[in-house]
Amino acid sequence: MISAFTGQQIRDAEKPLLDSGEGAVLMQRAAYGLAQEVVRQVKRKRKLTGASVTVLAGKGNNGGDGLFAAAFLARRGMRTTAVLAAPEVHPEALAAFTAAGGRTLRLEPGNAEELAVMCAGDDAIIDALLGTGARGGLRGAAAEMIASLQELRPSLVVACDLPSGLDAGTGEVHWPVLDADVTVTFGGIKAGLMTDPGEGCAGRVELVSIGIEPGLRSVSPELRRLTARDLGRLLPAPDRRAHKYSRGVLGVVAGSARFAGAAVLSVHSAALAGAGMVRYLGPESAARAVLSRTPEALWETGDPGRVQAWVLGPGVDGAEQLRRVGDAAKTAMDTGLPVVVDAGALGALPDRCPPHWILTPHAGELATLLDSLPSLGEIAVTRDDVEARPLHFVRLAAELTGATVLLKGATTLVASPSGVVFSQSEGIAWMATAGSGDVLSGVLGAVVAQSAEEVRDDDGAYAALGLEQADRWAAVAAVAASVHGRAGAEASANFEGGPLTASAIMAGVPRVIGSLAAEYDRPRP
Ligand SMILES: NC(=O)C1=CN([C@@H]2O[C@H](COP(=O)(O)OP(=O)(O)OC[C@H]3O[C@@H](n4cnc5c(N)ncnc54)[C@H](OP(=O)(O)O)[C@@H]3O)[C@@H](O)[C@H]2O)[C@@H](O)CC1
Ligand SMILES: Nc1ncnc2c1ncn2[C@@H]1O[C@H](COP(=O)(O)OP(=O)(O)O)[C@@H](O)[C@H]1O
Ligand SMILES: [K+]
Repeated sequence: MISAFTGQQIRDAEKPLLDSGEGAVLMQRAAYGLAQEVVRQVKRKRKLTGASVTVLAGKGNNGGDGLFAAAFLARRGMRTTAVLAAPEVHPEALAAFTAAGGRTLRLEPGNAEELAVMCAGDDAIIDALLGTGARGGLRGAAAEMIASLQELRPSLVVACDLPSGLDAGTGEVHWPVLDADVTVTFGGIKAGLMTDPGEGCAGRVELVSIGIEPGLRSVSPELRRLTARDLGRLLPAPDRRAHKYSRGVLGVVAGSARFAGAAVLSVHSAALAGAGMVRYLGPESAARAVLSRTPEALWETGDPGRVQAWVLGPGVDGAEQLRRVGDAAKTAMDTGLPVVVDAGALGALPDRCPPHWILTPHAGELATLLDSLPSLGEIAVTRDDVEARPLHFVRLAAELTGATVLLKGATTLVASPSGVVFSQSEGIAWMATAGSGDVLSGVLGAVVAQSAEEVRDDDGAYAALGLEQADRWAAVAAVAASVHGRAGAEASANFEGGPLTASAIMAGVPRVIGSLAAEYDRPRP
């Protein structure tokens, strides 16, 4: 599992080392790691000697890291320029930079545009204006220069610790921000690099260890991300004694006369993701479409019989389907079964849900959901608000509803009601396509139906993540989001990176699950 921390958590972990006089050593390690990454990136394109790099240096330690890194690069034969954005910058770092032969220029109110044009053509730009000590965003000439540079699209931007203007803890962004190709971050990954909109500005994230890591081990991370290896451990797989009822039977209330396709995608995805059996509840026209794509499914017209989990809501429309949603929700609440609540069912929630109810809104649906909660009071929440502060709002929704909330997006966040949050980002932008969310609902339903026992087992794979029972459902949802994202990315790669349909994402699911199990050397069923 990858952990990410707030700026404050990182500063707290640094403190004992700073107090014992090791601050300069930490900075040297950070600067060396940053310089190494610039060397690697530049060498992919050209010879290092004579290549040009500009460091944009602010007044704090972030600027210090950047200037020390640039001093190192100057000694490696690069042509180095420092644009100093403050009257005073880190004095030792500036001295090292000048001694190494670097050239310094001062950013002033009148020359931002000119300096932007000057360095936009460089082989590399290091953004070392603001780090974890930032309050708010760039201002004045620094903001002007960054805005101009962003328009000029430089060929390689390496952010020092985090792109300047990002909030390290929340991922909220104070524009303008210069999009990085790579962010080299020190000591621990900043949470703002694993949630949007920050993650969208950070490019690839490289972690450089500087010696504060032991101090972070006992800290509860702000964000967690499951790796392929975690998925290999957590994904359900049947053993020899399995039969279809023991495997996880999923009930699905989805689709309608108008939106039959949502039911088709949700049911078929659940079957492909390994549900032992899928029971479908819906109108005859949708059921015909479902059965022609998934003859394995059962169309339930009366009492649906026993299930291990429910998916409620994809493509649900009209009174008849909403009644089925209501009936299934009541049964699930009475019997303690886990439920995935999507799309059309999000408006039909009880006042308070348990953590084994997993809501799967996109940003617009989350805004509507929050607006409908009496506990939020008079505050109106819009889709734009959610997109600007997804981590804040997904946590708020989980806290206020009591449910686990999965907020879909380029980075998908899953919050438990206690505030544990997972972040998965394996998907690609081609996945923003109609029906993609219906596929996720089916995959999630299947994973939930098969995982309920493992979640409750205090010696099981979910407990080994160090999570309380109530928080483990967020990990289950993160597993499904990751499988969905990987299936989309792999399917597109099979088309040379081309566009996707929801059906193509769905078709990739079994292979992703198989290869992830292999990653952990788990015996195949
Ligand atoms: N601690 C360590 O030993 C290590 C730290 N490391 C590195 O240090 C970074 C953190 O350093 P930091 O604390 O100096 O913060 P940083 O973001 O560089 O500068 C903040 C300064 O800028 C100012 N300022 C604030 N907001 C502003 C704004 N909007 N616009 C303009 N100015 C603004 C503010 O000054 P003030 O306004 O208060 O006078 C403040 O003094 C961290 O990200 C990592 O890169 C690594 O080397 C490892 C070892
Ligand atoms: N830019 C993006 N990059 C990666 N994945 C995305 C992006 N936009 C959306 N997705 C994913 O695609 C799915 C879209 O779901 P949703 O909005 O419910 O679509 P629909 O209702 O059409 O099925 C979600 O899983 C989401 O995480
Ligand atoms: K920075």
